[in-house]
Amino acid sequence: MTDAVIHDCNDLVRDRLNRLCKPPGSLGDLESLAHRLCTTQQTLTPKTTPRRTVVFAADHGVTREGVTAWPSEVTASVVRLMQQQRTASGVFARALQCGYEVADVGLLHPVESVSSSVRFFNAAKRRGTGNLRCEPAMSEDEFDYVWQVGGKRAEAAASDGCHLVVGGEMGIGNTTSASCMIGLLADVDASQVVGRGAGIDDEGLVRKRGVVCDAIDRVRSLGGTDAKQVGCQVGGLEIVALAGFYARAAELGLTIVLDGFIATAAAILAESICQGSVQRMIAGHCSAEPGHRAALSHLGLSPLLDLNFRLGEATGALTALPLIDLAAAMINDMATLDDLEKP
Ligand SMILES: Cc1cc2ncn([C@H]3O[C@H](COP(=O)(O)O)[C@@H](O)[C@H]3O)c2cc1C
Ligand SMILES: O=C(O)c1cccnc1
Repeated sequence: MTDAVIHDCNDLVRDRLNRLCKPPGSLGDLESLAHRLCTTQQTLTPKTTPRRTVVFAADHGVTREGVTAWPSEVTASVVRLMQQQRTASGVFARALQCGYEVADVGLLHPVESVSSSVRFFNAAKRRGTGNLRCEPAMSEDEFDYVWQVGGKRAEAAASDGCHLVVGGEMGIGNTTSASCMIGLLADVDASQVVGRGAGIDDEGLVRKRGVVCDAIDRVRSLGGTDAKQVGCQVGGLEIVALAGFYARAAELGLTIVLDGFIATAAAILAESICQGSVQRMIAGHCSAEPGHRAALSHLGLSPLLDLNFRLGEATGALTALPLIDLAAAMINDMATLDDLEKP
């Protein structure tokens, strides 16, 4: 059975887990995780290495509405540190032997490629989105372009031999965009979905809710909530790129570990456009953003961890990787009950 690709592997996985040298079910949720991991790769011998994190970065026109505690300039500043692998996700990725690359898909302030171990892609066609409160965030052509940029990063990961990928994002203002996308595509009420993002104060939170409600009303009044239209109207360039990354990674049979609230907005977009993508996904964690759990439920996913993270960048997904490694080690390497010495 080694390396066999199995098409309907549910019974085989269950049988294998029950034959491992332990009372059936005694490794609890780690067994469910191993089961899920096998299903995502359609195999009894799942692999979690080589693996890669790709972070997509872009800016948001809606920041001019006062929906975030930080100026847009911070996006490019953080991306410069990402190039040196000195932000949280870069440090986590290095500690976990996970490849790390960053793609600019729409920074307002372009950053130079610096020579470092982090691969950096200048892939911006448009610099920043329109203000989603009152205008489309991007055109259909721009949507198609960034979707494909994401898809190409998934193809590169697959052709470099990765079995597992993590997507991350950086973009000041992107919790507002993600809230609108989740509100429209998962039909979650704006009052439940909007949170403090990167730390907006009480007054800002009220303003942010108003902006998300206005944007949702505007898009609904255009008639229909076709997923691509939702992406064009309220998407972030990095969120659409991440969705294209997930959709292509799923087609290529890679395991996808989802990060937080923003990543889940991208996952919902991917699943709405390429049905079945969710079959390759594992939810790494539940973010402190209030709408995240409802967004994950919309996809039928439950998170592995709940550690009050509210950062994004891929940090929650990366934090779940050691558990996923243990699940793989368990099903690949443990002896079975048949190996016990006979009395
Ligand atoms: C220094 C810094 C590093 C970050 N890394 C991720 N985010 C996170 O915060 C932003 C979303 O929050 P909001 O919608 O409230 O602006 C995104 O860039 C997200 O990736 C960061 C935010 C900051 C300030
Ligand atoms: O969960 C997330 O993705 C998140 C939450 C707050 C700020 N940035 C990202």
